[in-house]
Parts: sequence; structure tokens; C-alpha cells
Amino acid sequence: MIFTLTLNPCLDRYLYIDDLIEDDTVRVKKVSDYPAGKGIDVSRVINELGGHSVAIALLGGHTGQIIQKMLNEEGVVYASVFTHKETRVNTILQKGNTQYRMSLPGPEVSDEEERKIIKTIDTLLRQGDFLILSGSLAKGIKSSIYLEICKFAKKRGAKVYLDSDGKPLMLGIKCPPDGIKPNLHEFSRLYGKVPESHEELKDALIEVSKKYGINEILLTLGKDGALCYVDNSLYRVSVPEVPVKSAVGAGDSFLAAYCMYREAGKPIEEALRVAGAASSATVITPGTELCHKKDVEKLMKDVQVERL
Ligand SMILES: O=P(O)(O)OC[C@@]1(O)O[C@H](CO)[C@@H](O)[C@@H]1O
Repeated sequence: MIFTLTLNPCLDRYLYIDDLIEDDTVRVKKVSDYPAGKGIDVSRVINELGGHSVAIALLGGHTGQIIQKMLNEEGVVYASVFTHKETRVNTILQKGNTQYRMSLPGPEVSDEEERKIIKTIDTLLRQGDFLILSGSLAKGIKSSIYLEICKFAKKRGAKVYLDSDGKPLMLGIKCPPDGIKPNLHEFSRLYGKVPESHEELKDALIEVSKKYGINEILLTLGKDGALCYVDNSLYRVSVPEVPVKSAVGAGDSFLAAYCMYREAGKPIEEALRVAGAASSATVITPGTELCHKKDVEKLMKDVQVERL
């Protein structure tokens, strides 16, 4: 089974506007809401592709109830620890193809709520399961939480993937997780500088993998696809040029499809191909609707996976 963990979920609210003018009223043409947060996005993509996962999340208040309702409607299985504090609403201003993404800090989480989440994972996780730890941490959650969860999950024999940033990522990789899915900014912070060429990027991937003992690094590069280092081999994933509707969640879609295929025992190349197709399919879909299975199937033939 695949479990995703979202410690700072959100409702992604898109406000479609024609103009953003200083000191003037901005008339919103359309509003669209989606249940989100990186782990929830991963579970929604797995569900859309016909796979199985449980989204473990800390949800709260009216927004938390809305998210639960939306997940129920989509048929996404979740295990939530429910609090009275409002889950955040992340606002995305969409002006044509331009997005302004406002990410909120999230509510204060108590030690007791943190313990309940850990107990939920402890109750559900079995040997051979995949655990995907995704996103930022709500206020009050200690930055070593991913490190702690990773340690006990690995002791239990689960595979752990980490997709975060800043201190939670820097501490979490010390476990180390089996895999990480950084973008170029996050990866550069791990490496210590921005790689200046493609050659340096390849060397950097190997260096980071060896330094921290991370077996799978899935570096997503937006329209340039991905560069991945898995089981001591480098892979380039090239994606087709597609019309961009919203790139929000493209990285989550990559990780979702990859983990779904790996958990099902599929070869690395196949998992990377579907991952590339899922991220492209998300880019052509508006809002945080994420991908549609039919688009993923259609785009598969246009994704190239090359072992370097
Ligand atoms: O603030 P975090 O937890 O880092 O990321 C939250 C978020 O930006 O990530 C998803 C896209 O990856 C969005 O659905 C959501 O709004």
C-alpha cells in the first residue's frame, strides 16, 4: 500500500482575473477550489490513475471538512486527524497564463495532534509499504518530524520518499529516505550551489546520492522533464512541449505515478515514463485539478526515457 502524509494541507483557491491593478478593485471572474497540499495531490493522482493509496492528513475546521467532502467525491481514501483549527487556503491569482501563488503558513499544531498523526502512521504502516512525506510543515510541528517518521518507517521495512524544502528536508535526508523529489531550487540548496552546466548537474546528482546515501533522486526540471539517479544509474526524462494551463502539482504528479508503478513492481524506465506523462498531463489541466488518466495514456508515447 502507498501512504502519503500531508502535515500542512490546504484548499487551493484559484481566482481568475483579467488584470491586477494597484489601488484598484480587482473583479474576480471565476473561483475554483481544489483539495490540496503535496501529499494529498499525490494521492489524488494515484486515485485518478487507478491505483490505491491512503492520504494521511491533519485537517481542521470548516476548510478541513470541505477538503474531506471533496476527497470523498473523488473517491480518495484518507485517514485524517481532525482539529478545530482552520486548514489554510492557498490562493492562486490566475491572470491569463500567469500565476501568483500565495502560500499560507498553516495553523498552529499542538504536540498532542502531532502525536496522533504519528500514531496513525504507526497503526497503518506495514513492511513493504511506500510512505511519501510531502510538503511544508504547519506551525508548531518540529522540523525534525520527517527525520523521526523516516527512521521508524524504515525500521518497519517501508520505503520512504521525501519531498520537502528547507530545514525539514535537510534534517529528513539524514535518515536517509529511499528517495527524494526536489526541483532545481531545492536540489541546489542540498548540493550547496546552483550547478552551472548539464554535466555538473549529473555529477551533482551522483555526489548528493553518495553523500547522503539516497538511492533515488528524482530531480524534476519543469519543461525540461527530469534528471533522475536511481539504483546507481542516471536517466534523462524528456517531456513533450505542451500548452501550459497550470503547472501546480506537476512535481507531485511525477512522484505519484513513479511510486505507483514502482510499488507495483514495474521497471524503472516504465515508472519514469508514466511519471513524465503524468506531470505533462497536469500542466495541460487547469487549476489543481491535476491530471486526467486519458491524457497520461496519450502523452506516454511522447515521453523519452534515456539511460545515460
Ligand atoms: O506549502 P507547501 O506545503 O510546500 O505546498 C503547498 C502547495 O503549494 O503544493 C501543491 C503543489 O505542489 C499545491 O497544491 C499547494 O498549494
